[in-house]
This record gives sequence, C-alpha cells and structure tokens, in this order.
Amino acid sequence: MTPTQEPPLHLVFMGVSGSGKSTVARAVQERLGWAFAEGDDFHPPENVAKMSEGTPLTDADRWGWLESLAEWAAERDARGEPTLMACSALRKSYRDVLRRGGEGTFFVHCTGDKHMLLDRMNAREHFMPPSLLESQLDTLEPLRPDERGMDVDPALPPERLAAMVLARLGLA
Ligand SMILES: Nc1ncnc2c1ncn2[C@@H]1O[C@H](COP(=O)(O)OP(=O)(O)OP(=O)(O)O)[C@@H](O)[C@H]1O
Ligand SMILES: O=C(O)[C@H](O)[C@@H](O)[C@H](O)[C@H](O)CO
Repeated sequence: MTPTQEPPLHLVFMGVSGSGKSTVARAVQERLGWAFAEGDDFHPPENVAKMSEGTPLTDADRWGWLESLAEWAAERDARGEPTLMACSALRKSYRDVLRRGGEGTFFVHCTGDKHMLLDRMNAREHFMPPSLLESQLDTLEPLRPDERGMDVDPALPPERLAAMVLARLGLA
C-alpha cells in the first residue's frame, strides 16, 4: 500500500489588531523556518490609508486582500510547502476564503484582555490607531467548534505560545 501523504500545514495566526498574531507567528517562524506572510503587507494602499485615518475596513475592502493571501498559500500548497501567516481573519466568511489556501489550514486565534491589547497598541508605532480596536472586536467571530484551530492567550510570553502551538500540532 502507498503511504498517504498529509497535506502541508498552513498556520494562520488570527485575531484583532494588537492581539499579538504577528509576534507569535514570528516566534513560530524562528522555530520552523517556514515561509511567512504578514497580512498587513498584502493590503492595497487604499486600505492602509483608510485604517490610518481611523476608518474601519468594510467586507468589500477585505475580499481582494483575503484572496491575495489565500493565493499566496495555495501557490506554496501546490508545491507541497507549509506556510505561516498573520491575518486578522475576523469573520468565519473571511476564514472560508483563507481555507482555499490548502486543506491543511489551521487557525491560531490570539484572544486576550481588551485593556491589555489597548495598552500594547498605545505603546507601539503602527498605522492602526488604537481607536479601531472597538470595531475590530465588534466584527470578530471567534472560531467555531467545526473550524480547525486553537485559542491562545497573548498575556503569555511569545516563546511559550509558540511552544504550545508546536505541541498541539505534534511539531515540538
Ligand atoms: N505575547 C506577548 N507578550 C508581550 N508583548 C506582546 C506579545 N504579543 C504581542 N506583544 C506586543 O504587543 C504589540 C502588538 O503585537 P503584534 O504587532 O504582534 O499584534 P498584531 O495582532 O499583529 O497587530 P496588528 O494586526 O495590528 O498588526 C506589539 O508591540 C508586541 O510587541
Ligand atoms: O481586517 C482588518 O480590519 C485588518 O486586517 C486589520 O485587522 C489590520 O490589517 C491589522 O490588524 C492592523 O495591523
């Protein structure tokens, strides 16, 4: 019998702005060395301009951006390569687009205390103003039980979170 090959994993670090998805994704990237896409870098300039001036994105602003991220993963999936991505992926319908990147798509939802996130957003230099956190939280649909993924708490140190993700996936 031919052994069946597992599809490549595509780990998507998701959550509202300031939830630490890029930080934990980079900590995992250091351990695994897989290709990494920073969702912020895939936004068209109009989206960045909108967020910078404190206007939340709409669904219509997000579809093309999500499709470009799914295409990035799908290209690598076709070559049998696993990937890492940081993308807010706030709604289930957005995650449905990202799942087109490959059968092995797995979400890591960074979800923690709102005040801690606000403090962290206030302390950093970034185009996303802290005033947009509220609309991000209003838009957020947490992972449903039938979606492949896990929650992590960004109050923990990034290296610890990376170890938890690797352990959960049997990659430690
Ligand atoms: N686990 C952590 N422990 C301590 N500080 C953290 C942790 N995760 C993130 N931070 C800090 O919180 C801030 C936000 O983190 P990060 O940029 O990774 O969030 P993000 O979800 O990618 O945000 P955005 O989507 O807005 O770019 C950063 O200043 C980062 O250094
Ligand atoms: O869906 C969205 O509203 C956007 O993706 C935002 O979440 C930003 O890209 C990011 O969080 C800011 O850094």
